[in-house]
Amino acid sequence: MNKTLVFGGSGQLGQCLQHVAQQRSFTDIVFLPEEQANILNPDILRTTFEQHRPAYIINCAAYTAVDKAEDEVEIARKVNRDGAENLARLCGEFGTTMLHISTDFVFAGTGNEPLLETDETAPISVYGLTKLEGEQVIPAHTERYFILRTSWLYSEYAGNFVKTMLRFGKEREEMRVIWDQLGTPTYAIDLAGALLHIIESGSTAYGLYHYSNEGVTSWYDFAVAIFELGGLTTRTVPIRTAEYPTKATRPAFSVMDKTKAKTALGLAIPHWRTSLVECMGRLGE
Ligand SMILES: NC(=O)C1=CN([C@@H]2O[C@H](COP(=O)(O)OP(=O)(O)OC[C@H]3O[C@@H](n4cnc5c(N)ncnc54)[C@H](OP(=O)(O)O)[C@@H]3O)[C@@H](O)[C@H]2O)C=CC1
Ligand SMILES: Cc1cn([C@H]2C[C@H](O)[C@@H](COP(=O)(O)OP(=O)(O)O[C@H]3O[C@@H](C)C(=O)[C@@H](O)[C@H]3O)O2)c(=O)[nH]c1=O
Repeated sequence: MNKTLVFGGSGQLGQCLQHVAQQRSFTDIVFLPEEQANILNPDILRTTFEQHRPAYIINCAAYTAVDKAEDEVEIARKVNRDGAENLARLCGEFGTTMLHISTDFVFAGTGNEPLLETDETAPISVYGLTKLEGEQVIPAHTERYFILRTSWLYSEYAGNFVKTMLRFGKEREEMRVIWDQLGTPTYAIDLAGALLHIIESGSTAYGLYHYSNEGVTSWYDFAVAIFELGGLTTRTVPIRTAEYPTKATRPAFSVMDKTKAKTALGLAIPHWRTSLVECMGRLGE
């Protein structure tokens, strides 16, 4: 009844979904093999929709290399905008509800108040821009969509900031980490749970939502917590963004207000540190 297809199932969030679906005995979910899941191939996608006739799809597929995207605009746009549009078009045609993931990087990050879904977007990177374009093409094809903007995803799966810090922390005596970019980490396991909750609840409160863990931190404070919980004595030096040049510019402030997700979708959201403790426990197992 809730047959769900997952695109991008081998990425970080996709793997978290596999884990959570198994834990919850959510069995009516298909993690498509790569040859049936290329979101850039409309013919393959149509065959996949015809074969499965899904009630829901979850699009975890994306181009997520933030710095590389500055040089690979075309491919980033293809995956993040055109891929989302290909899926949305089929969702409209097949009456499928689309769950799609976007990012805090759609914001410029120049403010200092928690960002609402209605706040102005103004991406400052190619990744952020192409993700915003992806958000914007979906409503043209279907009314049945949930777009969840999330931020600073990490988990025990794939590559992410937590795993990078643990690796470098073991190899190096000192880490220099930016403290003037503020946001909220999100345990991808929590996000996966939220996505399945939306499906299980049968919600029709379609629309755009913010979803991260609760609280606010900087990358520096996040790194300090990771080292502390990981039992590492790595010296952590707070630096400014200017002291850590990167190809893409990141928002200085991208803390999102989750009131809408909590009230309209009934989501219970853990504090970032609580979830980090959980993830570190699993990484240590
Ligand atoms: N990671 C983060 O910090 C954040 C991520 N997000 C968003 O969350 C979502 C999930 O991110 P995350 O799991 O971390 O990302 P990953 O990069 O770990 O996973 C993305 C997946 O998409 C797949 N993919 C790329 N191109 C295509 C394609 N044409 N067709 C099908 N699959 C494709 C990739 O496959 P392959 O590896 O083979 O290319 C990969 O498995 C994305 O929408 C991302 O923008 C939002 C905020 C923060
Ligand atoms: C490795 C490292 C990073 N940093 C900084 C750089 C950057 O500002 C921040 C995070 O760096 P990363 O490259 O790990 O993460 P980054 O790719 O910027 O993460 C982003 O990914 C995309 C997909 C999103 O949608 C965003 O929400 C966000 O999670 O930490 C340091 O200051 N010192 C370090 O040693």
